[in-house]
Amino acid sequence: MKIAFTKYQGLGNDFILIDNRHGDEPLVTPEVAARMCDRHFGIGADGVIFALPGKGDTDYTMRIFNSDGSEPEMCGNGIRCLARFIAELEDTREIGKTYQIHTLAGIMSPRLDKDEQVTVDMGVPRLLASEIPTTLANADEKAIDLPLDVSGKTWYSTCVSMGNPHCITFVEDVAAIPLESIGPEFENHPVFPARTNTEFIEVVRPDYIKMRVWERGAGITLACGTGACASVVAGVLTGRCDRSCTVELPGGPLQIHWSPDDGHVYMTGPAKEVFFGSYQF
Ligand SMILES: N[C@@H](CCC[C@H](N)C(=O)O)C(=O)O
Repeated sequence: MKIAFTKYQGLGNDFILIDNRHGDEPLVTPEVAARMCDRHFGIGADGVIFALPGKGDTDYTMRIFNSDGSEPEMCGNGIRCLARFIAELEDTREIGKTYQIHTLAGIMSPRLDKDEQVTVDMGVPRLLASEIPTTLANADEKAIDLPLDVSGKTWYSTCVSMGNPHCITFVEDVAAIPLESIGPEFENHPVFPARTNTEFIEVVRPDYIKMRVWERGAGITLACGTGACASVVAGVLTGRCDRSCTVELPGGPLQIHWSPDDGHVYMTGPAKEVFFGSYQF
């Protein structure tokens, strides 16, 4: 069988986009998606994203499989890519065009900006331990700057859900973090029953932070949109960051704003088409 795809990237976080507008289930299985993501034997990507028909009042539904085949609730860089992909499918170049997208984390709203930028209303962060989910704090409490033992060291970590789970640790020097070895230990730590994405943050200024990420189901990536949002929320909660903050990632910068008015987090960054083709499976 052959399937048509378009490859997109948002700050080097790369995705295979599939036009799935004529069916309510993803056109490929998680196993096939993982093979498509393989950088040697497949197309190569951090995940596969499906543009499905909307549910309720929404325009479209986004489903995504990580490169290991697991299904996350949300993807920040991915939804910017999805918005550009949909605009191509609809053949619209309308700056300011906004979509309502159904995701497993609720309804998200991306807006097409100029210069290939997309701003997404990422909704309200969830902070209770039961919502992350984590057992680092009691179910009805927040997990803010709490000690977590990983790899023989105590890390003071804050947990935030942007629909998907994030564990954020502020460090002096983000470049010195041995991400490859400790990332999997955070991801699979018993206090995270649904595993977790893990961000290490160096605060350069309250309005400018550097971030490196180990993603659940994908490992080290060049950027993570939900992770950048969660990190600014964690920075505000711990008195380290302003509500408007630039997050410098290995793949480039994201602008994050946690609105004091509606409590929503807004993310602005690029999304670009790279190439298209067909995959045989
Ligand atoms: N790269 C994404 C997050 C993708 C999902 C994540 N790996 C998870 O399992 O939660 C982003 O830009 O947010």
